[in-house]
Amino acid sequence: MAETVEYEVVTQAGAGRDAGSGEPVLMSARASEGGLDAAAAAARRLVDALVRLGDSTDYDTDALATRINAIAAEVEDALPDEAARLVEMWQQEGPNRHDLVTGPQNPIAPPLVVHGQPDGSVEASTTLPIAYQGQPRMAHGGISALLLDHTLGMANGWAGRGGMTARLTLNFKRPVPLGEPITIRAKQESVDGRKLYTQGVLSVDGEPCVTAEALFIAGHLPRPTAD
Ligand SMILES: CCCCC/C=C\C/C=C\C/C=C\C/C=C\CCCC(=O)SCCNC(=O)CCNC(=O)[C@H](O)C(C)(C)COP(=O)(O)OP(=O)(O)OC[C@H]1O[C@@H](n2cnc3c(N)ncnc32)[C@H](O)[C@@H]1OP(=O)(O)O
Repeated sequence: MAETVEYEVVTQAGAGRDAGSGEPVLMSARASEGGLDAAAAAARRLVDALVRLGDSTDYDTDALATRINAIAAEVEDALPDEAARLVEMWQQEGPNRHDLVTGPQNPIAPPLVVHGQPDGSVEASTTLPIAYQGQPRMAHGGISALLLDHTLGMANGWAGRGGMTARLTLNFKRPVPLGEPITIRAKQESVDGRKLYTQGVLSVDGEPCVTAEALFIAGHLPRPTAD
């Protein structure tokens, strides 16, 4: 059995709700206009362009690959020690800047923007580009699952106690279109010891597309340390 610990950030998120400002509170990290956030946004833009490009183009894709590889090599030369980077990733107490769903520093994050609501639920939104396509013009179901799992996890944090997903049940009612704003609402419905029961729905234009019910077990893996 892996050791699990409670994150303080979860308590803080809950405390944000309990403060009862009556206004939604931004839980995901706000993207900066420059720096690494801007570089990640540029990488997202490049991925989108590559997926839309296709083979019929006259554009010199061999030269393109060479240029992209040159940029990747330049960045690789500047990388910090991997263990130190992991510590840095996990030392922050506020919104997570690197995660694959909401992180402005992660090029594969859509990114999802999440607000904690005064009623204890969370509301998340994003618009998915074609890189996430499953069926024609529709999001891959695994992406919907990812977004729901993460939003339910953040709902637990907002409710004051977060955990790891033990069971996730999804009901795909309608395909999720790409290129249209999607909304995910989620709420921790009940707690039984370490068992956290959380539900959510992904909607487009007010129509439920995917519903989710999950069991989380309170606690997280320990944060990496500098040992
Ligand atoms: C104001 C601004 C604030 C800003 C703050 C911003 C954010 C903060 C908020 C949120 C935090 C951020 C992000 C969170 C987002 C997303 C979360 C993502 C979650 C994941 O992506 S996570 C990865 C996938 N997940 C796994 O990788 C789990 C693999 N798994 C395990 O690591 C273990 O399996 C574990 C730990 C789950 C349990 O292990 P364990 O040893 O701790 O506990 P144990 O097994 O004893 O179970 C205890 C009781 O749960 C029952 N139970 C367990 N599993 C069950 C099942 N499946 N079905 C039915 N019952 C089950 C048992 O039957 C027992 O029940 P009983 O007590 O009655 O006997």
